[in-house]
Amino acid sequence: MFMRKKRIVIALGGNALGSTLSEQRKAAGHTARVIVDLVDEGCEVIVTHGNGPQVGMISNAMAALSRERSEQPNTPLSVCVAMSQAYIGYDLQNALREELRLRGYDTPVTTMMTQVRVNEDDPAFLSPSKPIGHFMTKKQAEEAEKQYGYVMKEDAGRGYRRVVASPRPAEIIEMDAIRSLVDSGHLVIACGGGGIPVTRCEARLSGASAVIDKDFASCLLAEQLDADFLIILTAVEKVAINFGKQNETWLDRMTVKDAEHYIREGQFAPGSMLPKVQAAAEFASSRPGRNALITLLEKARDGICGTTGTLICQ
Ligand SMILES: Nc1ncnc2c1ncn2[C@@H]1O[C@H](COP(=O)(O)OP(=O)(O)O)[C@@H](O)[C@H]1O
Ligand SMILES: NC(=O)OP(=O)(O)O
Repeated sequence: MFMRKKRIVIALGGNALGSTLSEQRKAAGHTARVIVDLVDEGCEVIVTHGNGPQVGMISNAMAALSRERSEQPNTPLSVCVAMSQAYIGYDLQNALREELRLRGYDTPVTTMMTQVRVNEDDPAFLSPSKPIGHFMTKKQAEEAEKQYGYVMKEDAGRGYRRVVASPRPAEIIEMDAIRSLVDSGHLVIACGGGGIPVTRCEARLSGASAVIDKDFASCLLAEQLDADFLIILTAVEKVAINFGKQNETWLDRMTVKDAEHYIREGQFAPGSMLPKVQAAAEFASSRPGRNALITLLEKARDGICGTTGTLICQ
């Protein structure tokens, strides 16, 4: 009998990819080893990634260029997201290709420039919530607010960051192309940085000023590819309740109902752990047998074997 391989969508956190080119190269190599371990386990893997630090860096660099050359208009955030997909996809694609070849696979690796449609009237456009760029002190954040008009917020106890609108993904424009590539055996990197945000008016797609959360875009991609597992890799091994407090408790398992309860209690920081738990719960509730896992990159293999991470299931 034909047994389909376990199909896994792996979402890599933007913060884990480092903030310089050399850090990113190193992280991509390390990430590739972890992903090819899962291929060795017989899994079919689709990769998505965040871009928070990187898209902030690109946006700052482009803004500095337009200040320096007054004829250069400011670069829209949608274009900065597109640049971040290429910047990160290039390193991941090559690192994966190399690791696969070293282990005797000739699997083609393809990065798909992915546009994701958002709704123009999404209320998220009115209240920026997605942290991007580097972490700042309170004083630096106040300076950035004054000098550049950025909206700044404290990010999960780690310092201040610029925040931008983060509407929910409604449709993956290149979905048919991604599905064809996956079905024909490519290891696909898609929905980078949550996808290039676009709105649609008849045949025309226009870039939107936003950064989509890659956890929500990954959930949509995993549902549409009929994946069995959504793995969200980040900087913590497990999800905690009472995070950072004396009674902090790390969770091995959360049902969708538990997740909803903890979300209502405000246990997860918006812009960091909250979207991960929301996306994981949404995926786990979309069809019986679908599970999601949140863990550290290094623990991905142990996680799918059930020995660590926080499993989110029905
Ligand atoms: N309840 C929680 N449990 C675990 N981590 C949490 C919690 N709330 C906030 N965090 C923080 O969220 C971080 C993960 O979010 P973030 O770094 O924004 O994600 P990404 O990996 O997608 O870049 C963790 O490293 C941790 O500092
Ligand atoms: N776009 C996005 O979700 O990026 P991070 O994973 O860096 O937050």
